[in-house]
Amino acid sequence: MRGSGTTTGANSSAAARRPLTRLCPSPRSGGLVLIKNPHLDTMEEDILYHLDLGTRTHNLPAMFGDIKFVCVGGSPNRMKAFAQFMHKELGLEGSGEDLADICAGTDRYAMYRTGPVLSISHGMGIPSISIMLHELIKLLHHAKCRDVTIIRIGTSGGLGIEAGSVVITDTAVDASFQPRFEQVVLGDVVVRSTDLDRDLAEELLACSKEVPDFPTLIGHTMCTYDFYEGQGRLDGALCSFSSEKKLEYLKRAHEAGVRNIEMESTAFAAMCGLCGLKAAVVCVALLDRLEGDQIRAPREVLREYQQRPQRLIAAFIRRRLGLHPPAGPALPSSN
Ligand SMILES: O=P(O)(O)O[C@H]1O[C@H](CO)[C@@H](O)[C@H]1O
Ligand SMILES: O=c1cc[nH]c(=O)[nH]1
Repeated sequence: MRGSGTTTGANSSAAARRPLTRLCPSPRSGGLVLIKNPHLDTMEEDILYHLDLGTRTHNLPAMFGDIKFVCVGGSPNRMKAFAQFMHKELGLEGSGEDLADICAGTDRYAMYRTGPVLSISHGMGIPSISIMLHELIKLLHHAKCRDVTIIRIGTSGGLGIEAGSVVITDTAVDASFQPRFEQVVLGDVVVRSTDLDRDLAEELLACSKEVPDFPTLIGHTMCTYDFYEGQGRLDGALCSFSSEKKLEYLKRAHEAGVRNIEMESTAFAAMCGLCGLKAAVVCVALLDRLEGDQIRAPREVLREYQQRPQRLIAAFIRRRLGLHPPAGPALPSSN
């Protein structure tokens, strides 16, 4: 059901669902990013407010037209470290330490580019990633980018897997284990599909053989609106359920195929899918939620865990670009 949407009248008891055909991507995009908004064509200027970029103030095709890989993740420091790491992995000139934040004029998001790779932070949760993605997707469109692959590299809570395992998402599901992203638009609930690119997930799994020092697997990723009660944690400021109910819920999630839990994947999958971007979600598990709620691993261990998705994606990008692995073990810096 990729590319389709249904609305549920939030105020109607009949809750009729009807297809939103205007949201279907054209199969003939020629690798360009698809923007599903007729109003954009009527605007003389588009200000990408939260990125501190715009179509009048910046030459977006010159700045970004050759971007082929976009990597996103919650933390600005992680995404800076990833850009610096990629700089080295691509064998580009200089140390990469001096890469500038393209969005320095705003402190909402941070963005770095090195070679054909763009690295951007998105903050925590669906509202934050959704704003960033609206502006990023328009940026790629204005820049006339073609054949872009976009990957979220994040952290998550594992479900029945060893801490430090990396999960490549096949399907992003909501907190009811359904492959859907629901958003209220003009008072109606719009339901969008959360399919991700299966071939890309398999390609990433194949690349994981190049980084064999941690387990990598494919599974469903559950996306929630909250880190605490929303993920069945007993340790928030509020908790309205027993530890038995929590475990029963997490076990049901595991039986439904969920292997990790985070807070952005459904919105990411839905928005990228509708706009014709090949997308993947690759997150490391910081703990096994069947064993506890608090993240107890030492900071050094957590830093090394965060580098795992970055190393896998570096292997993938190098392979796509036909580059050989660099000599010696390379690691992202410790952000
Ligand atoms: O590690 P990142 O990418 O920030 O994402 C995960 O970490 C945050 C919670 O700690 C949530 O945003 C969740 O999705
Ligand atoms: O348990 C976790 C860990 C990281 N991110 C989440 O959303 N949940």
